[in-house]
Amino acid sequence: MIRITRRERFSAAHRLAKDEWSLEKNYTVFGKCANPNWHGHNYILHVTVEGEVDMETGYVIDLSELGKIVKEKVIQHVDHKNLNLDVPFFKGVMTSAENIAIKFWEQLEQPISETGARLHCVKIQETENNYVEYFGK
Ligand SMILES: Nc1nc2c(c(=O)[nH]1)N=C([C@H](O)[C@H](O)COP(=O)(O)OP(=O)(O)OP(=O)(O)O)CN2
Ligand SMILES: [Zn+2]
Repeated sequence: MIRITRRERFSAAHRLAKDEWSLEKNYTVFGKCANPNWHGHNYILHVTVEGEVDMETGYVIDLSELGKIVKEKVIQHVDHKNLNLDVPFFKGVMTSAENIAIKFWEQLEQPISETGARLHCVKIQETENNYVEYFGK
């Protein structure tokens, strides 16, 4: 068994806030990320898959194929978008890095399994200081 990772990047706007809370409470809980005028990040996504190395190809998965899956299922939906407003799979979801990783996992698990590999980890780097890793349920 071996693990390999594909990196993709995207830029997106978001805001951390609950509509039912006052602006003051949102700032208290979410700090500057509660700014009603939105803000953005240049996110880095790492998708790690695991599996057996195919004897003929030497591949666990063709990394070009993995890149196509990640672009089709995730990147094209979020790049240069507002995560809170534009992306159906974030409807009603707080766009924290944790939830971004979970929602991306849900988008990727099935299509990756159809290649014969298994999704191992979705890592989202939101700033140069902060990242989240999700390994499924
Ligand atoms: N558990 C979480 N905490 C925070 C999240 C998150 O998604 N999950 N997100 C944010 C902000 O959206 C954003 O990431 C800014 O974070 P912050 O650490 O303040 O930004 P920097 O890395 O630039 O750090 P500085 O201290 O401003 O240099 C906040 N928390
Ligand atoms: Zn943010």
